[in-house]
Amino acid sequence: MEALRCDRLARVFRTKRAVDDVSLSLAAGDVYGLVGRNGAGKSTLLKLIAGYLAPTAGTVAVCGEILGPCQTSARLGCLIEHPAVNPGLTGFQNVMVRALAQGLANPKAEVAEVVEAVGLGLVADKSARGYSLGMKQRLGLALALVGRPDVLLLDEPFNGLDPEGVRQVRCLLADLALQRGCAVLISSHVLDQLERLVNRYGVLRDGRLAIQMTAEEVEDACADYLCVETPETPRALAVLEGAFPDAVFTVMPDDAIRVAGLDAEAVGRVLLTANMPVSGLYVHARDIEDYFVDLMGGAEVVDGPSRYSDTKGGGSHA
Ligand SMILES: Nc1ncnc2c1ncn2[C@@H]1O[C@H](COP(=O)(O)OP(=O)(O)OP(=O)(O)O)[C@@H](O)[C@H]1O
Repeated sequence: MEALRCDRLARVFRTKRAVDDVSLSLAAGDVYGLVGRNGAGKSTLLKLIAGYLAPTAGTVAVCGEILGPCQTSARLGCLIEHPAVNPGLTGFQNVMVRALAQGLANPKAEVAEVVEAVGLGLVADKSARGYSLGMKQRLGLALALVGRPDVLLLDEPFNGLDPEGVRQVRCLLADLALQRGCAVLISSHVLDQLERLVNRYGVLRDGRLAIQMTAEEVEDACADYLCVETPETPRALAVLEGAFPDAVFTVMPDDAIRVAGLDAEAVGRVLLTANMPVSGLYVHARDIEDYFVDLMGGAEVVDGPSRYSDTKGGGSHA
């Protein structure tokens, strides 16, 4: 059964389609990274799923149960924008209030566990009024985690955390997904953290889920490759395939030849020996940030991972 499913979810603010026909699903244990420029619709999508906002169209189902507009589910834990923290209570008490509202059987033990897990142990008995931004963020995460939700919705969970906090939260989330099968939908601009955590990505662009990809597809798309440019592509390809029978060469739409795992010098030597005119020979490597910046903003969807689909299997377009 899917842990989370959104079908054709949309939200219009006056004339602005903040979320436009978004369908996605998460299985238990999935960690799904939602990326997009400022204003792409990430927070609005999370709020629709959490039941904080009513959708203009579409449905949300959590663990198979379709939720009504603005209906929340006890199986959902959310950290979206500023957590609702009572400054007059300690961190522990704040989480305890949530645990009691959920009717947990053993609230004290569970609250102690989540407070410890998010790294608030040392300040749990201090008033939340004096909490730093990072401590508030940890408290928000504890509030989301109490009750052992099956699905976690996290909007920028690394905000305000120091490097140790970022690592702690990342490890905690990975553990929840792996050990407990929690499905995590996480929106973040911190791509290098997402990269270490998620197994799937969705790119939101102007409210639409433009591209969905697995982490492997992103990794492949960002991998180093060698690019050969020549005015005689078919002949060069035949020469290269003869010289490197185990390599997989791909001819791109602009007639450039791409190959991964070969040494540029060796390729250059083979082409030279065959008297092949070469106008370009270079190693191309992309970092994930460059890659997503392109996907988030730039060209049309077809310019995304489908460019790589002949070699890598590409991404699926929602
Ligand atoms: N309550 C609202 N009323 C009107 N417009 C809204 C409202 N909430 C969001 N929007 C608009 O919807 C669009 C999507 O906003 P949203 O906050 O979901 O984007 P985001 O991807 O989370 O951005 P960021 O990365 O900056 O947090 C924006 O154009 C925003 O101005």
